[in-house]
Amino acid sequence: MDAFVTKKPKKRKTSDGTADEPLEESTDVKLAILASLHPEIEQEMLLDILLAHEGDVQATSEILKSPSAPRPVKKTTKNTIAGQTSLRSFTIDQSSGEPSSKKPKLLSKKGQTLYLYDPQDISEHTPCSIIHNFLPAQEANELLSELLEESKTFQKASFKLFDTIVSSPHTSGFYVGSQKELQEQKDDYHYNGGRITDVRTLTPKLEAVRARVQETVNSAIQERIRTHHGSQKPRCQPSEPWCANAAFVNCYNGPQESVGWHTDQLTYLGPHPTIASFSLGVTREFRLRRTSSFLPSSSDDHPNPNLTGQISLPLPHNSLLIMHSTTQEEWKHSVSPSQTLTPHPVSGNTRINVTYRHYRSQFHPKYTPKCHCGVPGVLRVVTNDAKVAEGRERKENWGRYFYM
Ligand SMILES: O=C(O)CCC(=O)C(=O)O
Ligand SMILES: [Fe+2]
Repeated sequence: MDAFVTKKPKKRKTSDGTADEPLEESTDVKLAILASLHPEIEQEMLLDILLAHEGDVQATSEILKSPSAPRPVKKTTKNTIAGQTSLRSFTIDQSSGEPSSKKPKLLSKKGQTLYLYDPQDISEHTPCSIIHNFLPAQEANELLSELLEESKTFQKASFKLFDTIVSSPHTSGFYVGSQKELQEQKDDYHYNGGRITDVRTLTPKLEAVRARVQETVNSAIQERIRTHHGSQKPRCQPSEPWCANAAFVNCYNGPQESVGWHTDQLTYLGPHPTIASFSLGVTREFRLRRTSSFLPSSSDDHPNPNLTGQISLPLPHNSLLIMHSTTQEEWKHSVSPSQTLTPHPVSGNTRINVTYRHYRSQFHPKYTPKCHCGVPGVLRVVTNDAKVAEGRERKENWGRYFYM
């Protein structure tokens, strides 16, 4: 763990034992660092340049900063966030000529972005569901105003990697339900090898919304089991009710603030978590990219994630996005920088996002295995398709969880 956080990544043998290769996680982590240092550059471009520099983050970053270097193409973001009514209106039933009620094939191709807005489309084509206008309008505006005030004291999350301090390209605050939980967070919980020192208790408004979110999410989980799993709860999904006992509040102050491609840490949530993400203020694009298709939960609609593009969900003020089980295992998500936004009447160009999470008692830090250096491990899952395609990861390891 120590080595992972502070030094160059260790090497390991390939499956045929002939050559050493960096650990698989390092490329994702390196990309996350580069994305945070150069948020204006497309991920694929970053990867190309990183590969051209044999995985050297520092050299890649230097090249990107250098004025004499060939300038990579800037992200081509649209002036306004695209919207559309429903995919179903684009699929015609051949026999009747009427819009088809059948589930259309996923239209997203590698290199392209599919914009989804309609809740039914989102539920069919992504691991998420969405509820627009979740709170009464006045309550949503009051929560937004309260959190804009709170966000004045938020910090950029920062962590140390390969002797470089990396900070996230937005600010955030962390909230729990009680003083006891707050103290536990300070004493026992680790994040990327460090601790969150600024832990707060939920404000009265966050607390009130938490109760409604919790009720809605538990119904949505049951609904998804009915619609997507033939009324049988998948074994991997937690069986206890979902409890929103922690909340990260993110603040994106202006169009360039963002969060790069990532999955949320499973260490304290456990496998197949549900995360509820409530958006307030200016609309931003939440992007999803499928990274795995080998897990049993994957459907035939997504035969090869490398051949599908990203899906963008514009998240408007007062919308509740529920990231269901498999979102963290089989997909990555991001909030991309954007060139122009349509200002929100209360917050202007600022977006507030609250992710309510269930820190499960079975995954309390007292159960987290520690590295020999004393630092608690991080719960990860094996789901990288590229590795299996290249023969660097065995297919039977698919879906296995391990502490790193
Ligand atoms: O702002 C968002 O919509 C996403 C935030 C997120 O991914 C996170 O907090 O992990
Ligand atoms: Fe996230």
